[in-house]
Amino acid sequence: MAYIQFPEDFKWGVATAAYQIEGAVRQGGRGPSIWDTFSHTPGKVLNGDNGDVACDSYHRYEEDIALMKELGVNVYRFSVSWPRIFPEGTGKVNKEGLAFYHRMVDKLLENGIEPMCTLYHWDLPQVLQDKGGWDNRETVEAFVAYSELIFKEFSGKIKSWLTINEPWCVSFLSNFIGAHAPGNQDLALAVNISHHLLLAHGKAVARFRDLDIPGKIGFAPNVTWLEPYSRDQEDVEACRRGMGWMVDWFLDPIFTGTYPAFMVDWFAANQAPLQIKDGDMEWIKQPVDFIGINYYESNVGRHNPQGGMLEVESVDMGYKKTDIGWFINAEGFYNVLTFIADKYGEIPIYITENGICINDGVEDGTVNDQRRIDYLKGHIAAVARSLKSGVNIKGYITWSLLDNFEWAEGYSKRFGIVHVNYRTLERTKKESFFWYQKVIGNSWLEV
Ligand SMILES: OC[C@@H]1[C@@H](O)[C@H](O)[C@@H](O)c2[nH]c(CCc3ccccc3)c[n+]21
Repeated sequence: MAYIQFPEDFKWGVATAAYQIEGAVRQGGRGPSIWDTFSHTPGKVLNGDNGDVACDSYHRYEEDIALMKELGVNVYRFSVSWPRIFPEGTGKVNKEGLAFYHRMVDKLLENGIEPMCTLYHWDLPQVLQDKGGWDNRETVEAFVAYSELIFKEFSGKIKSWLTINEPWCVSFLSNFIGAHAPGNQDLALAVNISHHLLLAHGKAVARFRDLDIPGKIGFAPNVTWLEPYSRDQEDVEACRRGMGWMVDWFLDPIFTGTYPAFMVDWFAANQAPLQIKDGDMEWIKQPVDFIGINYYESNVGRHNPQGGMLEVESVDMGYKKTDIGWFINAEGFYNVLTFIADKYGEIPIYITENGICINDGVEDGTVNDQRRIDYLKGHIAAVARSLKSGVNIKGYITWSLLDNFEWAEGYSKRFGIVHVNYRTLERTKKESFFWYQKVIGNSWLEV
């Protein structure tokens, strides 16, 4: 049996997000978010599920941290619920909300677990949405004010920061495809929102620097790999557009100060012109200390004039699929990580999300999720391959510690290494928990 040894200082972690695990949506002074509204709107979430209770981690965080301690993680990536801090989005601060995150962060530090804080993981205060949401530049300023408060409040306790989780999901999945809150279907709106999200990110990074907060800051784009079905120029260009939409559109502005011209033109040709104001790109291109990469699946793509806005379609090559229907292809993980390193250089990378939907239930007190172990093994091996190829990866954080509220799929889709019984809220460690515990303990992978 061969072993892949990870670097001495390589970090291992687990990730969650506030709306997906906390519950207690009307407790502790929290105000409503767009996901409260969306999940309570009939037809938006499978089975009419919502995050009202979720995993009840608002009350059970100590139990969750005990699981992390047993697992042996160095890092816990969580998100702060903006409407738990500013119930109206701006203005009056909810002290109970701050106190909750202080209790949680203090418990992590007591257990030798480093908190990695995502400031925005999709739960925009509804009051701000009522004023136009991310389409309104005032929301950019509100995000900076919210970020500043959290920076100051947790300075010295939290030293790893992510501004925005997956701006592609916040803009395009939520305002063009319409699958997520607030559920608009307007490409021009989504393009404008994507620009405002990058502006919010850049201004928050600038404020972080101005305040001289100790620690490092980045953001967490979701990425994919689209392998051309053939070397026909049409297929190659179609895949370039697919990657350009999800990867280059968000990384180019931060690392080069410009949007990829081929995508600007493509959006303009689809009646979605990019509107940039003087000075915007200067804000956006604030240097970051690291990138958080969220990767789940890759596809083989080919040109199809009827293939939606980008005229690209996914080709089923017979890869195994997850229980949410995504293709399993660890090679694509290696390909996109080396693509990012080749294009954007030595910037440190944390894998801030990688995991799989496997819906196995509890049998005789355990969950035999061997398919999740196989997926994690293949993808952590791809991380090792990327490291060997010179990609500057500093850590791997799996999604997720717990089964949780999987957005429009509700509770039907399980990504956790710990099973949650949503009736009793009982946590059950899956086989993948014990497998990952061993990987972390040795910081090596048997291959
Ligand atoms: O879908 C699993 C996880 C979510 O639970 C996380 O909150 C979110 O950060 C996240 N992003 C992705 C990849 C992008 C995506 C998200 C949701 C639906 C389709 C694609 C997968 N996931």
